[in-house]
Amino acid sequence: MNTILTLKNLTKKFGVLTAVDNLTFTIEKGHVYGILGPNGSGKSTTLGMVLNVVNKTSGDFYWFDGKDSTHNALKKVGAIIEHPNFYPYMTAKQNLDLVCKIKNVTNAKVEEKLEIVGLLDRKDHKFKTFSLGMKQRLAIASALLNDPEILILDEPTNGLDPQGIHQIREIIRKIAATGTTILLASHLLDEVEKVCSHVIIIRKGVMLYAGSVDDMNASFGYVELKAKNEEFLMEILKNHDWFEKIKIDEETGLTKANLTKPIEAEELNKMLFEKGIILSHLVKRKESLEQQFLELTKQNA
Ligand SMILES: Nc1ncnc2c1ncn2[C@@H]1O[C@H](COP(=O)(O)OP(=O)(O)OP(=O)(O)O)[C@@H](O)[C@H]1O
Repeated sequence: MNTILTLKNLTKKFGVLTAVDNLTFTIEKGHVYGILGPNGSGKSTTLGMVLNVVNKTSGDFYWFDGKDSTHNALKKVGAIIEHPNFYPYMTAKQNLDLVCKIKNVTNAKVEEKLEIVGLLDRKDHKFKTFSLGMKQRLAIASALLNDPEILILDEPTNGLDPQGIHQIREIIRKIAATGTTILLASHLLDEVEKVCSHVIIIRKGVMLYAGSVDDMNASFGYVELKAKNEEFLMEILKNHDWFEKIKIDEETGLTKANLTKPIEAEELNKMLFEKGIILSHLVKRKESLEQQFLELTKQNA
């Protein structure tokens, strides 16, 4: 069984607002997924629905093979979707022992999980003395106590300083390396790029892209061209399968075309020359992932 979570046309409306609009995707075992989207795009609402804390309006979702009830399936899920909250006057270890009692799991793994999040040497320190980053790490240890199949984190690095952010990302990588599937929501492209293998991009509740981070990165780039006979150049580009999304950039006046294949500038120049086009400008560029993300979310605004 390799599918952990399946969403089919999952939708949530708050009155007239559609916060999550027909989301369909699957989470497969062993990968790190990022739900990426600007603030208010519906990430938390999506996580809330699959964790049974927000009622769906329509569509469906099921955990694993769908045979178990959501209530039972969620016993194999570790999730942190709110601010970590523990008893301030109890130590890290005492807090986790208590979580074990509540979850009805053995406390044999408390120290192992504290070690994973780098808090073993602070196990006897009171929660109230912890920094925000340490509190977040303790919450991760807590979510791992029952060795979940999947760990779900909503904006895990929000509010942390650069060192805290780095520590959390390292821990996520470490947990993923043990084979635990991870699903995290983030508005930071950089975060998703650094820790996730797969990404689901949403904006205003609508999915814009789902696939591997590498595939998203693997665009072949675009070219900027200028020739005297602009219309003729346009016609050739439109009728050639090397190019797509051909347009004239309003700011620069240059003709822009995305490449559909890895074409060298010399090869492209030669092809156009043979068709009678003499270029006065030819630059090949590649958009950063950030530009692609902004472009994608802008287009669908
Ligand atoms: N309980 C609620 N009642 C009404 N509207 C809500 C409720 N919860 C969320 N929304 C709205 O649904 C939309 C999606 O919110 P959501 O919190 O899921 O987005 P998000 O991507 O997680 O954003 P953020 O990163 O800012 O938390 C927003 O427009 C939000 O205002």
